[in-house]
Amino acid sequence: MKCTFYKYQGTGNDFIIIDNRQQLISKNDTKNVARLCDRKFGIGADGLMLLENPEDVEDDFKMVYYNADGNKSSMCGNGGRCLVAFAQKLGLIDDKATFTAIDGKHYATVKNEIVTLQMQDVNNIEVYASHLFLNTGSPHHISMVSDVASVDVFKEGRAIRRGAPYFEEGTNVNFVQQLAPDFFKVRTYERGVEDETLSCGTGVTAVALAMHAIKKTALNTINVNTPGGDLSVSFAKDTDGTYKDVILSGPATFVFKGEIVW
Ligand SMILES: N[C@H](CCC[C@H](N)C(=O)O)C(=O)O
Repeated sequence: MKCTFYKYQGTGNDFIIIDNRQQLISKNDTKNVARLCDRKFGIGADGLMLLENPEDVEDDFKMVYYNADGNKSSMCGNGGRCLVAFAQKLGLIDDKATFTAIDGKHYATVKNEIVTLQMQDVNNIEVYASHLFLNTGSPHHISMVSDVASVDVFKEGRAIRRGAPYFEEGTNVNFVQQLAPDFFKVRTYERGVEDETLSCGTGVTAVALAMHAIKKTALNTINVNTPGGDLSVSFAKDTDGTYKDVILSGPATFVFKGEIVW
């Protein structure tokens, strides 16, 4: 069997994308997904996405996302942005998209490789003495640090990801340093990749909302630098404290395409 794959990256968070509207790929083949994402034995990627036919008539397509370990996962912000860019390349959309992912409906716009993606509303941010925890479609633990460059993200992130109260289910772990009222630097250990990635969209979104919630910033548009580039997050806060109109924005770029033969 043959199938064309596309490689995309969004601020260095990289993905294999397959147009699965013809149902070429079986959705339970985790071993195959892990092999394709392997950087030595496969194509190499932080995750794999299938673009599928929409189930809702309002939608342009459906997003199915797997982590590099082959397991189907929760929402991926950078992956979602790349999938929108891919849908435009296929001619499925013009400059706007509506799609459903595992966490619900998303609206997006795309212009000159900049994709803005609406994320889910967030109404629960847990604030602890040494960290914060919230879910922006995926779970995120956030630790503030004074010098993010000197953090051993692999070692410290891995310990938190596997430790209490997360254990096997796990969480993604973000380390954040504030550089200016509206500017933060973030590094993320990603569950399912089990390593630091160059950027994590749901993580960056979580950091922006968390920093606003604990009053590190009063601004509603936050710029975030990751090792793979810059993203921005804008949002509004409802009177009941819910963060809504949460928009993640940044580049999503086609890298190459190829053929999988098996
Ligand atoms: N890279 C992703 C996060 C993937 C989520 C995944 N690592 C998990 O929670 O299992 C992003 O841009 O949001």
